[in-house]
Amino acid sequence: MASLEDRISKPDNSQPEEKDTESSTGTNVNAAPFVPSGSTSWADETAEAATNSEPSAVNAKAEKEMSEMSQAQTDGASGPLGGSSGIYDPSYEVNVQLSDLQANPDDPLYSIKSFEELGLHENILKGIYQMRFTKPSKIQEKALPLLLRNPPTNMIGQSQSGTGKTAAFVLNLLSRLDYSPTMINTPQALVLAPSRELARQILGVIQIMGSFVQGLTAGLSIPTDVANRNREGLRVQIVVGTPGTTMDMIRRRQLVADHIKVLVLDEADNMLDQQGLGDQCIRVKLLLPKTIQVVLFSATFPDQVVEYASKFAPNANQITLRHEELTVEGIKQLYLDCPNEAAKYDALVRLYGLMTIGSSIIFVRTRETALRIERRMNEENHTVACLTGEYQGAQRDIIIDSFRSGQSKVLITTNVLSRGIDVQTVSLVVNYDLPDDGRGHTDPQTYLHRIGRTGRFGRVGVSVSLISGPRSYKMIKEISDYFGVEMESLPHGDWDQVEEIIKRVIKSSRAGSNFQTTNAVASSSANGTKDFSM
Ligand SMILES: Nc1ncnc2c1ncn2[C@@H]1O[C@H](COP(=O)(O)OP(=O)(O)OP(=O)(O)O)[C@@H](O)[C@H]1O
Repeated sequence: MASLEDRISKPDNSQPEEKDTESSTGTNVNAAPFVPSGSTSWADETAEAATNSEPSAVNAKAEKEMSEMSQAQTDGASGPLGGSSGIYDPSYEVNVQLSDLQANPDDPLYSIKSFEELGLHENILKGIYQMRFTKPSKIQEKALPLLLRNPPTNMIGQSQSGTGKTAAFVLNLLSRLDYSPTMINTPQALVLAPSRELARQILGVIQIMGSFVQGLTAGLSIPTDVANRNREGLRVQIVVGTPGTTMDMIRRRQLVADHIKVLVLDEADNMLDQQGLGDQCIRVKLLLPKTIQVVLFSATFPDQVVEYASKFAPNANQITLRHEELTVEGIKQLYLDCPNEAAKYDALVRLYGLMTIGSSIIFVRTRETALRIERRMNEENHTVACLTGEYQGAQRDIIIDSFRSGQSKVLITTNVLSRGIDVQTVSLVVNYDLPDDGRGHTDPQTYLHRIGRTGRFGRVGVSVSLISGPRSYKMIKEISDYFGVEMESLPHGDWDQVEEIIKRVIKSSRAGSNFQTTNAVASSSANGTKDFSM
């Protein structure tokens, strides 16, 4: 067995899911499920919407509660997880910017249609209003008609980070379930995600979007404590889980998969590419009925995964992007050339004041580095939290929920949180170490997902990559080349200027390649490196 030391010094990028060999059941999000609205599936019921759409007494109460909640929560910080808005609410800026962006045909948030035109049930539309979404993003507008079409067709969908892929697949799920009383406890849809945090977040979105859907039940299949285990199994319509635990539960018949009709892999390239998860996802799929609709979503589909994804989701409708289209305009990408490794820590401490303007995530390569930096910063009175794969379920939930709610504002983590996590207040992402693929090669996809934790749905954000020495310089150059993106060098040593540059972006309503931070940004860094201008 690996010693603790071995375990914490391991890069976290290859094992987002906790290794919990025993299966565990999830939570039913609707402890008191809503009364089912009819005996047929909603997909067939649209014409009857007018008669079935009146909220029940239960729903009226839920509507009121959800309405209050929606004032503060439109991101992944859904009901039970605690909201993140309200601590730092950039809604004015975002509204102004959103209407501009959604009117710009070149922007990923652009769309010509309204949600009302997408053929969704009235009660699902109410969930969308609850989320305070006014118009669909490009991926939602393009994907939804294809996803909803009958007979169901597989889909491989790609769009930039933070552009609303979750809602696209959740709306499809909600539209496809059979809500008849006999099916209320029958698993009909399965969503797999690479981490427990992402699975919980997706469940939160289902819960809010589906809050007016009568009869909806959903739950989690993620590793959890023995005390929480429910021997009866997971008897809900939508199951969201991590692949290992889900596979275990299906095998033990704690999750009866006979009636599953939709399988979604979120962060699909990661789920199919990784040795462990890829294998588990294939096994899960083999345990499901042959006729399922397979939906794969991610911001990245590297070439080596595309072919394989097409086999996993045969004859899929595909919405894909080129590398050069992947970066989000709202994220200003900066790098700071540090004279040596020790100077990286000093830079982090210098940046701390900026990190707490909104919320920030610091990505490191190994658990050991995460713990070391956490300890040192806390000792020096810079309050930071840390979440890595080393922590167990309940502990991880407390840490991420505290970050979502704004109680903790700076989170040090590994690649375990590089994908999917949606906390709108994150305005700064620091790459303390640049991501590699574990075999010594630069990993541009993980870089993109990491920086995508900021700049969510039209918001602005900053990423700062700390580099030191020729290897990390080469890595940042490769990333810059891969995405065809301009990165600016921060002047090392002139902290006032660094602060001004970053503050200016965070506090602006625009960032990205068209946004000039300042003319004073050094065109060459301390080590004589040049800005990357592609
Ligand atoms: N049509 C919309 N209008 C306004 N906000 C939206 C809309 N669709 C999604 N959002 C919000 O945008 C944010 C990002 O959405 P989501 O997490 O689904 O992005 P994503 O594309 O899955 O990103 P990633 O690739 O990082 O996983 C969320 O806070 C979500 O509530």
